[in-house]
Amino acid sequence: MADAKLNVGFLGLGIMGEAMARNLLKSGLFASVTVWNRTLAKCQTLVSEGAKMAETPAAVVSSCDITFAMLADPEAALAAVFGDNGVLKGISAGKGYVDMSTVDEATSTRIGEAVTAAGGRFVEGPVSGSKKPAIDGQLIIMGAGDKELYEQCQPAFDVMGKKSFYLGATGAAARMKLVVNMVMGAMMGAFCEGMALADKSGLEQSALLEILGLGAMANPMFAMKGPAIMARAYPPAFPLKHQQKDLRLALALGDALNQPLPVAAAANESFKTAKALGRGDEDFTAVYEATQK
Ligand SMILES: NC(=O)C1=CN([C@@H]2O[C@H](COP(=O)(O)OP(=O)(O)OC[C@H]3O[C@@H](n4cnc5c(N)ncnc54)[C@H](OP(=O)(O)O)[C@@H]3O)[C@@H](O)[C@H]2O)C=CC1
Ligand SMILES: O=CCCC(=O)O
Repeated sequence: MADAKLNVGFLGLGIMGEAMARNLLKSGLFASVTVWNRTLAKCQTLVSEGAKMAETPAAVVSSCDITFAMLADPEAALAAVFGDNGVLKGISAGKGYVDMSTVDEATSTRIGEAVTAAGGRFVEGPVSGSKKPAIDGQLIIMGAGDKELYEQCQPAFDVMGKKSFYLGATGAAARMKLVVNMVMGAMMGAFCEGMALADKSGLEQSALLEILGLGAMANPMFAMKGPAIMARAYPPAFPLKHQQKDLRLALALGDALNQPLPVAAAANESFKTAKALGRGDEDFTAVYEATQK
């Protein structure tokens, strides 16, 4: 990819997409980086840094060799592809489409089949790592689908992430990402309950954090998010509405496979409660507020 100086596109400039597209732009590996966002005004910052802008997903795809997407949820991913002036209107033989959004397997498969039927190539590439890893180019990328396209994207993945995994046929990366985020949501739910119980029982939350941090449960997420919970301030890195979407999709996967997931189901209820409290656009740490009702 790097040698040929391809033209690449990027759809979706939210918390993650803007940082990822910026890293592609800054790398200098590509002849051009063309961006699109549903709210077009959000393209302006990257345009001022050297990106091109297109007014529709179709216009991005038709002017690029490979287009990446980082969109909110299945509805957004499908709208960008199947909507008026969507990706399908710009796809032609050999073009690559790489959807890095966190979606379920059925959504990814539907997109992959449509792109392939139009002569294009498809990879799903959801990521672990949040706002800061996206800015730092330190994401963990889970890839599946067209192996040749995955390999062609390796220089781009190396710019956006610290490690990428090829997991097999389309659907495998979508499933892996949902499993990973199901574990994360359950961990965050349990952590917030522990913080709430510590507080209510007269213990210092800072002491709980330190004790957890010294033992076998030490992990970067508790260390990083604990102080925000203590301050009850939740500027979004990973919006709570997206964590709840991931739990919902993971539970649907469990239902389809008859896999009991009682812990994740309980965590999902806490995230639903926090969302109903109006915390959906805050960081997923705001699930702590569900413990304070
Ligand atoms: N934030 C994080 O830490 C991580 C997020 N993810 C996943 O990455 C994806 C993006 O997350 P993030 O950047 O945080 O989300 P944001 O909410 O910040 O951005 C969402 C993006 O999707 C666009 N969008 C929403 N609905 C539609 C629609 N119907 N049609 C077209 N575009 C739409 C938004 O456009 P507009 O600006 O117009 O609203 C925006 O560009 C999600 O799938 C999320 O689960 C994965 C790893 C980490
Ligand atoms: O999907 C979001 C994941 C956030 C993270 O991995 O820290």
